[in-house]
Amino acid sequence: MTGADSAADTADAATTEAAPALLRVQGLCAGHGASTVVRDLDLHVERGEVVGLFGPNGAGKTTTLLTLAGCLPAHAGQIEVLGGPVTARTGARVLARRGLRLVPEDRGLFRQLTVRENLTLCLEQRRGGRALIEEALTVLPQLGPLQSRRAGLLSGGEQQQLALARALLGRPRLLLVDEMSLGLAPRIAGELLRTLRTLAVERELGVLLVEQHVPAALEVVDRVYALAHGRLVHRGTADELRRDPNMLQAAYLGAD
Ligand SMILES: Nc1ncnc2c1ncn2[C@@H]1O[C@H](COP(=O)(O)OP(=O)(O)OP(=O)(O)O)[C@@H](O)[C@H]1O
Repeated sequence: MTGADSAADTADAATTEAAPALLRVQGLCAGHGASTVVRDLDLHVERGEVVGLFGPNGAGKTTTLLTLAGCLPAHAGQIEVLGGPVTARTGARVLARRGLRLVPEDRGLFRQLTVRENLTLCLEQRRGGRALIEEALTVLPQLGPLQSRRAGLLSGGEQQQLALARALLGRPRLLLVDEMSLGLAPRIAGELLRTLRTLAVERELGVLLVEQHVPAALEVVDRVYALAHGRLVHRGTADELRRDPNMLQAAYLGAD
């Protein structure tokens, strides 16, 4: 593995003694059916942190997020989410109740329904639903005037905002975000990434962010893990990555 392991190890030691991590993963192997694509992955996310999960196409980033969100069973290893273990029987619903939300790569919207209906559907008749929607619209104010528009007619950036607004309705404590900037203009992508940063700081959310636009993501992440061919090839702080072009290349390309 490349990268600043010593700094990352120090961070690991420090966090062991502090409050429990929002997410702690040890020796994770994950994949699809019998095919294992992620091997021996260790990572953690603390309160108030935005952590990048980088790597080239096919490295296993989405597979990792789906496994952490309870959508795929782990093949091996330990996952602890928000104080509890994740086993083969822990479904996505249980993890959602603990406070985990996944913002999937395909955005997971009901394209024929309006913005408001997409938000209301998420609430499952939860009490105080209207207030939760208003709260989410405060974070993403550009959605306010678009509430009666069908989700399928929104721009890419607006759709991504709606996907994030839906995730925020449950007042999550841990967000897993897959390729938020996919297909978006750099300015729009940058705004969304900064919104994640603000949420992490102001609400002490933990965010694990899969992102291909590494320079944009480096503006908002605290630490980084990079995968290649399903294995961890780099971990370190965002500062270290910005200073070292070789490390940056490892994060981009998964070069060992
Ligand atoms: N449903 C599936 N069934 C079988 N194999 C899959 C499935 N989904 C993904 N894979 C394979 O798992 C490997 C990792 O894919 P994954 O989508 O996790 O990578 P990624 O790093 O997120 O890539 P990208 O940046 O292109 O989205 C790839 O070889 C892919 O073909």
